Amino acid sequence: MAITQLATRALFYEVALYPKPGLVDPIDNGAHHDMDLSTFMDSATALMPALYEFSDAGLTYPLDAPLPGLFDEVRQIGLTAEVAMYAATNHINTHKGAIFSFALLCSAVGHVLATSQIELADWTKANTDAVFTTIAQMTQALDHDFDNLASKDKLSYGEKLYLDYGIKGVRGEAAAGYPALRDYGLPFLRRTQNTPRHVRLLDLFLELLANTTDSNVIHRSDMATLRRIQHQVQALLAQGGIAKLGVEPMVQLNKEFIALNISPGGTADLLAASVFLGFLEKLF
Ligand SMILES: CC(C)(COP(=O)(O)OP(=O)(O)OC[C@H]1O[C@@H](n2cnc3c(N)ncnc32)[C@H](O[C@H]2O[C@H](COP(=O)(O)OP(=O)(O)OP(=O)(O)O)[C@@H](O)[C@H]2O)[C@@H]1O)[C@@H](O)C(=O)NCCC(=O)NCCS
Ligand SMILES: Nc1ncnc2[nH]cnc12
Repeated sequence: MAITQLATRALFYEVALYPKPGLVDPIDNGAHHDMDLSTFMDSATALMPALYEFSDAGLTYPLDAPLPGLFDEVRQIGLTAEVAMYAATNHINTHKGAIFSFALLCSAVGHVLATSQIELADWTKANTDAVFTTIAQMTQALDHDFDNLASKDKLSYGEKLYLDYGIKGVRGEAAAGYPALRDYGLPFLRRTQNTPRHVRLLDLFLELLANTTDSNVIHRSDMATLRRIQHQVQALLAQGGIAKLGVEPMVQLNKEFIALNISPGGTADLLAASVFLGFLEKLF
């Protein structure tokens, strides 16, 4: 149950953070017209049973069995979770990517707890690193999702981006063991423990946006727009980020993203995932 609570809390931290460029938060709905804060609260709450099942699958998976089998198990749970999400949101996609990432994270956390025989209270960075390795092993065969796409009738945004640009989106992140979290999100949280929480979360958001190929930004605009935004965000970080500049650059980015109709939903999920792992490592 503890894993479920931390994952749910992380999803709430994400949507409660203001101002997030182009995204839903308590003050505005960013570039969205069909959802608001309550849609996300309804969705996150509806996902709790699945979050529990993901972690339970990891805790109880046979220790010597091949890890792709655990991925097959949680993907099935993920499909049921998507149905629960759409039922709770009146058919709006709030957390489809988050379901995928939290399926991997919660089950990998469960599996690492089982294999290392520790309690959640004793979680360390080494355990977080083991989660990333576990996920990479679980998703070894994920590239097969991209087989035979040319003959498929209906393609998801991620599948279209793969055909058009060779971009692997969230599947590529997972198969590489979440480098956005491993190399940026968690190191950022580890080195900013004395920064006030709100500012820290805003700079964490910028750090992730600058270093992730967010497929949501590309599908509503193009690759050149994503790269331009990332340069802009790198420049803010190089000047000391929100901790130094104050919140105004983030308010401006929000206006700009709304005008361009872009919404970095992948970055929002990675923020929630960083916070979740940060809770485990007691970085908050
Ligand atoms: C693998 C699936 C997630 C399939 O999804 P898809 O083929 O579309 O793959 P991607 O485009 O690669 O990504 C899907 C979602 O993942 C999030 N995301 C994007 N980039 C990254 C990244 N670099 N790292 C991590 N995560 C990333 C993102 O999800 C969030 O945004 C969504 C909301 O966006 P929004 O713009 O509001 O709404 P849309 O409907 O997308 O667009 P509009 O029409 O409004 O313009 C929300 O989902 C957030 O969570 C990407 O969207 C997975 O679903 C899958 O495996 N599918 C097969 C069936 C299955 O097995 N399901 C069970 C899975 S456990
Ligand atoms: N806060 C948010 N707003 C819009 N899309 C999202 N996807 C994940 N979190 C989101």
